[in-house]
Parts: sequence; C-alpha cells; structure tokens
Amino acid sequence: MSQKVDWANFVAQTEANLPNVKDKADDSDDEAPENQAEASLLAKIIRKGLVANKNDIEVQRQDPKSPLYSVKTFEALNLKPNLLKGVYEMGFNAPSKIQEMALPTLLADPCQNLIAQAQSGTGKTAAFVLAMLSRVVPDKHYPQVLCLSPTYELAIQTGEVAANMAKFCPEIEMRFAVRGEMLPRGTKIAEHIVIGTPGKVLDWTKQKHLDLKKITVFVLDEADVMIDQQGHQDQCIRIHKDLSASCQMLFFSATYSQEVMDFAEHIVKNPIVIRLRREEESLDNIGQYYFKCSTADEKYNALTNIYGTLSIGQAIIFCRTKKMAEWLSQKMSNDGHAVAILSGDLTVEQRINVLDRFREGKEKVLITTNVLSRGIDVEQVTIVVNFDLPVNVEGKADCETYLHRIGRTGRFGKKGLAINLVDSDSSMKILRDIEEHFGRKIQYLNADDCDEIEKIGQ
Ligand SMILES: Nc1ncnc2c1ncn2[C@@H]1O[C@H](COP(=O)(O)OP(=O)(O)OP(=O)(O)O)[C@@H](O)[C@H]1O
Repeated sequence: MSQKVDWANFVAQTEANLPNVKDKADDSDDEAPENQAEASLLAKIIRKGLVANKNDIEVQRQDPKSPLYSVKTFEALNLKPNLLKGVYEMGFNAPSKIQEMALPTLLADPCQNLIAQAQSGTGKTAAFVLAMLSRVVPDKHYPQVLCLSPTYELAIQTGEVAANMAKFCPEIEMRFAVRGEMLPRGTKIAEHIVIGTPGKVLDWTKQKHLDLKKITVFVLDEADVMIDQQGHQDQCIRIHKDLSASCQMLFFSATYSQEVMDFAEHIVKNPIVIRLRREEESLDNIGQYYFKCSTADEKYNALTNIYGTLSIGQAIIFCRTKKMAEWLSQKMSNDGHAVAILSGDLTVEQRINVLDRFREGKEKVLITTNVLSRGIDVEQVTIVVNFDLPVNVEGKADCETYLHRIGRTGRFGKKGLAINLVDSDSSMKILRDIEEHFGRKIQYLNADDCDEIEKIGQ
C-alpha cells in the first residue's frame, strides 16, 4: 500500500489517460449520443473537476478553512526522532489540521482522553497511529496499546499504516486480533500493540491470551459505528469495562450523531473533544451528481455507459446487499466489463487478495457493500458510485454511511466524484433527504444538457 500522496504524479497519469476517453466519448457523441453522452460528459467533468489545479494541496495548506491547513511542522509536535523519520519516509511533509490539533493531546503527559471528529481522509488514522507508537515502552513485553476497528480490512489497513510509520522502530511489535488468527492454548500475547476487531479481542481476553488491565492506550476507530451498532456496542462495552481506570481513551470518527457523542462523553472520562468542522462541510472536495433512471435495468445501463470513465482512475461501486453486489458483478463480467467484488461472503484470504489487487491498481472497478464504506484508503479512487443509495433499517436515508462511502474518494485534499443512481420515487426521496441533511445540492447529470454539465464541472 502506498501511503505517499503523489499528487503531481497522479495528475500526470490521469491527464495521460484522458485523451483516450475524451476521443472515444467525442466520437461517440456523433454516432450514438444516447449511449455515450453520459460517459462523454463525465469525462469532461473529470477533466475540469479532478485535474483542475496541480498545486491544489499546497493551496489548501495555506487556506485556514481547509482541513489541511496547519501552522506547525511535525518537528514542533515533539515526536520521537525515529518516528519522525518514518513519518517523512511516508511522504508527509506537514501535519493536517486534525493532526496538529490532536497530537499535543494524544502525546500529553499526564494522559488526556480524546474524542475527535474530522472529515474522511484528513489524517485521523495517521494521528492515532502516531500516538499509539509514541506511547509504547519497548522493553515491557506485554500489550500496552489496543486499537479496535469495525472490520477486518480496516484493522489490517491500520496495522499497515503502523508498520510503515514504525519502519525505523524495529523494537515495536504488533499483533493482529482478527478473524483467522489462531493462538495455541495457554499463549500470552507479548507484542506491544494489538490491532483488531472487537469479537476477536473479546475472544482472546476470555481465553486469557490478552490481558487488558495493562493496556495504557485504547483507540476506538470509527467510534460512532462501534458505539451505535448493537453487536459492536456490546462487545466494546465489555472490553472497555476490563480496561484500567488510568487507560488513555481515544475515540475517532468522521461522523458522530448527538446521541453517540453523548454516550461517548459518558464513557470517556473528562475528554478533550475536537470537532474540526461540521460534517456537511467535509463534502467540499467531492462533486456530487445523480443519474435519473426509470428502472433497475436503466441503472445498469447507465453504469455500463460510464464504465470507461470509471476506470480512468479507480472506482468503488456500492450496493445495498451482498446479493445485489453479486448480481451486478456477475452481470458486468458477463457483459465484458472487468470488475472485482468484495463482500462479506468471501473468505478472509479472498478479501485480502481482492483488496491487495485493487490497491495495486490491478483491479480498476470494485463492487462492494457497506463493508468497505469506512476508513478504507486507496489513493487512486477518483469516483464512488452509489448503485443503491444507503438506507438504515427503517428504509430511510443513512446520511452517515453516505458520507463515509463518498469519503473513499477526495482523500487528503484531492478531488473526487460521487455518482448516485436513482431509479424510483423512493430512492429520489432518499437522495433529497441526503441533500437536505448536508445542505448540498446533488447535481442532476443530464446527458442531454451539455451546457449545464459544463457549468457544473467548473
Ligand atoms: N500529514 C500528511 N501528509 C500527507 N499525507 C497524509 C498526511 N496524513 C495522512 N496522509 C494520507 O492521507 C490519506 C488519508 O489519511 P487517513 O487514512 O489517516 O485519513 P482518515 O481521516 O483516517 O480517513 P477516514 O475517515 O476515511 O478513516 C492517507 O493516504 C494518508 O497516508
């Protein structure tokens, strides 16, 4: 996994790819406007929107309203020299706003508890991983840091970030507590950092492999879903109860409902609360559009029409259910469109394999469910498609999940696109509710109205 944001290279690559798409789309405009117009228009939007400004990140760093704005340097944040080396090796030149604001609290002595919210892709993971690595006392050979993630994939990704950052700290040892990891009876974990999912961690504490009493730093990533979802909530509360009173509690997420925030403040003693910007503002970098279709088949056609554009960079297509993801992937493959699928039905090995291939760019278009809606960081994802809009158990708009899904693009100051496919009055209503929730218009992508689209793309 590449941690380095190489904007210039990405722009160069994307621009190198664009003429083909444009040529193809322009030709098709003449010959088959019905079928190709959407692809052509999308290509224009991408040209204008995604590669508009080569110095974009630097410009954002100077803008006090940007999540990348920061007046400090990593040196000023008092990191250990070998950690600092690791941070620079990852290509991080300056901290983002959440890193600048959270790190003094994360590293404070005596320890401070923290509940932090900052938008997707602005460096939260990097911030808490730095704290985790900074707190380890290497010559004490027992688990001192526990980090919980909601999914297998996210736990592995966090471990990879930690391993990259600790490149010059070979004395720090880590272990994953995730599905598929087995320990012989009687084994006591001796690694300093344990990163895992709540189910496995609980399992290992019950079997006495893992002693939570000596944990000094507890990180809850995607804290809102961990607190809000019944299964996770029970497990997290049980784990939390076994931690010592002096353990530092660090909660991170891009979204918190008021209820979840109240609960978090109830279980975390005297926390510092950092909320960088209102969640709706985190949509700044992501152009949002929708296609209006009449039937599910039309949705499928719209998707295949823009397939060429999706694979300019990389794209993630979200479906509501595993069954739908399966159906879509099968149908697209049968029709000659290369796609990969990642759903909860795959084995652990298959899931890792698919994600690795996607990260390496061997797969351009990935179909998935909400299992990948949070935290997954793949630099080249330029477009997110909601084949189905996200809904909660009551069938109403799930705005948090929408934000997390589209946050798979537009990461660390980059531009991204979110395309929503709407096929019924009820899905139109969900779209309108999402618009209202964030106070943002989701633009109608009208294949017949080029002028309008040209304006949107600017
Ligand atoms: N200071 C930095 N300079 C440059 N790149 C950075 C910096 N901090 C993080 N990044 C990169 O930005 C991307 C997003 O960071 P990260 O995954 O930490 O975001 P996040 O806020 O945890 O996102 P999410 O809410 O989706 O979990 C990653 O590719 C990461 O390597």
